[in-house]
Amino acid sequence: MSDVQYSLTLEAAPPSRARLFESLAWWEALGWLRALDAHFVRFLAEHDAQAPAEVLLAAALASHQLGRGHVCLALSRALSAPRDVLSLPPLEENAPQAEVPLPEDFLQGLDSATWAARLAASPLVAPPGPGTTPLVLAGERLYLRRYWSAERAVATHLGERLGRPLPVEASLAEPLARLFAANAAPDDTPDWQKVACTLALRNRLTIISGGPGTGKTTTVTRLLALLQTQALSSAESSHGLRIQLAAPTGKAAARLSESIAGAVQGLDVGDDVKAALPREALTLHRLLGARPDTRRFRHHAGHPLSLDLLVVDEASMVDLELMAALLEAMPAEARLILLGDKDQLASVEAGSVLGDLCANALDQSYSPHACDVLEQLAGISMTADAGCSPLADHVVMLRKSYRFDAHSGIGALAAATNAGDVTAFRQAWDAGYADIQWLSASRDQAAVERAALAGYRDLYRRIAAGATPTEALERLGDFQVLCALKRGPWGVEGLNARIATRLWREGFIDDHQGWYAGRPVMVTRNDPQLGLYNGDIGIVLPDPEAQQHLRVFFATADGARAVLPSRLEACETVFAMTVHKSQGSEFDHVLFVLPEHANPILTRELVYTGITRAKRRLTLAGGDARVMDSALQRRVVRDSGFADWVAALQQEERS
Ligand SMILES: Nc1ncnc2c1ncn2[C@@H]1O[C@H](COP(=O)(O)OP(=O)(O)OP(=O)(O)O)[C@@H](O)[C@H]1O
Repeated sequence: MSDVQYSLTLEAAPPSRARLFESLAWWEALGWLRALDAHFVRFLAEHDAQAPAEVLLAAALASHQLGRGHVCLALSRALSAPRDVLSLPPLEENAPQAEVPLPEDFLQGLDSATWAARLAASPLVAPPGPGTTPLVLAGERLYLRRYWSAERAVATHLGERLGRPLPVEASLAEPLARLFAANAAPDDTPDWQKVACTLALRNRLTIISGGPGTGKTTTVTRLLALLQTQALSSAESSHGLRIQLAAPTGKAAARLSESIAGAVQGLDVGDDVKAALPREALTLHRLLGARPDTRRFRHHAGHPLSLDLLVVDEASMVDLELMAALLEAMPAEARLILLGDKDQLASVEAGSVLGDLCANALDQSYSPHACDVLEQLAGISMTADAGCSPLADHVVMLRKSYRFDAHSGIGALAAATNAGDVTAFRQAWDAGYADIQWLSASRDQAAVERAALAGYRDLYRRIAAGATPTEALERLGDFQVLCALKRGPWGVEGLNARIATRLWREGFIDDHQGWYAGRPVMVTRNDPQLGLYNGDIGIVLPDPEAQQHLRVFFATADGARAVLPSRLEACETVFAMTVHKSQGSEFDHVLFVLPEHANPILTRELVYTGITRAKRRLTLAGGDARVMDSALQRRVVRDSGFADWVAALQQEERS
């Protein structure tokens, strides 16, 4: 296709549909646009033979933006910085040499008001409200109807959970004090864990955000103990609360189960209360009842979940549609507690609900009623803000990491990254922390491969020595290579191939292509029939119970589970994985590989997420300091109307 010559006449006349379709074909063939996006536009064009090119282009771009995490197409942003906002051609790639038309060629001379007016006049587009048009235009945001509906559902359901504080029994003051006694802070800073727990006692919706090891699980476990204590002593419900734990991926659910079980053991409460606390988390898909071949879940508004309280961990990974499905299936009176890290990358799919909800979490102030409860129940004095947002009392940010102390380089790098503080980031490298290492890999791919091999050697020695699938799965968390990019020599695709080849050459694996023993894989699409979900990680090994035939083993609560390789329809090798895919997982040692040159894909959120996947040791392999400087200064922006809804809530009380 590259030798096809393309010429465009950029005269003032409206761009023709024919030219647009030619361009869409180019973009699709070059992998810039998903086939899905191009199909969608063809479908619209069939339904409206008169649809002007700029309407069809807007539809293609709205669909394309969904694939990049945006809920809608923001017309003015797209017009002001098309390359950055649309990533078409992809930001990861250098600008193409060929004379390929770009979206901006079609947008020249168009302003957002004119574009919006042409969209509004199209029968394919309707204003917000019930309807059947495939597209919805809200102000200057163009949505696919499905996503506009999801966004609206999330705002409506969350809105219904704000305010209306629940009664809190004064008798909880004593167990609350006991559970948090060891927290007594040496300085004047509030005990944010206790604040979170106390506010959650009165809320139907609570959002607890915090970085790694800030005690989200610890806090929520204490909260569950208090609520269960209250329920068990109540005359009306002596059977206690029906509590459910969930997380977006299997890996995250397994981690939550493990840490909750540990936290329950350490609770200073009676055995009856401990016995009434859950230990096992489900994936959200399993909780909601995912069904093969349909996006609809078994639980929905007409058949709600049977529970009184739901805790969702890793909520930053929950995309807009899943959040809408979850909120619709929640009984109106049940409590919902979302745990997550607002500073992490948002979900792979469209939306950034947790991040938007926590936009003001760092300097949150609380209502007079919430401050009264904090004072009376927890003995915590805070200055009330009568004009605070209705959302304020529902959001708490935990700030002290119990994992990364003052001697932790990982903690120092994570804090500097979050603050976008380039100087502090550099100082962390000069401070001599033992847990971080900079591998200056500029132009030295072999050094990165050697570091990867050193990290994986122990696992493959154990496998060679006959480790069981369960043992191998446990060791998978010891080391992981993470990449910022997918493509190129410093991306996942290149590194995966090179690491596999090296392991093969050194005799650690018998093959490096197809299905071979030792191949680590990640599931990339939900398969409810198999009980496997996007993000689940397994390893290929000979199955002692199937004449040593190769199987893919996945960790479950009951040990390793074997799956026939041929049944895995969508999976990829993960000696190296992208930071996006690593969300919800943590590893003892992470080798984080950055590209050689600055790249707009690199953002503060991506670097923070990559760094904080490491629990004990981080090796950063990267070009030069400038790559990091530009990354720390770039923030992720996700277009949606939800952030505006949150902002409007902030204004609501003040006006
Ligand atoms: N107030 C506290 N005092 C002492 N140790 C604490 C406190 N809170 C949490 N910890 C400890 O810090 C560690 C991390 O806590 P926890 O697992 O609750 O954090 P988290 O925010 O859920 O972590 P993750 O990022 O892994 O999800 C645990 O070992 C826990 O026991």
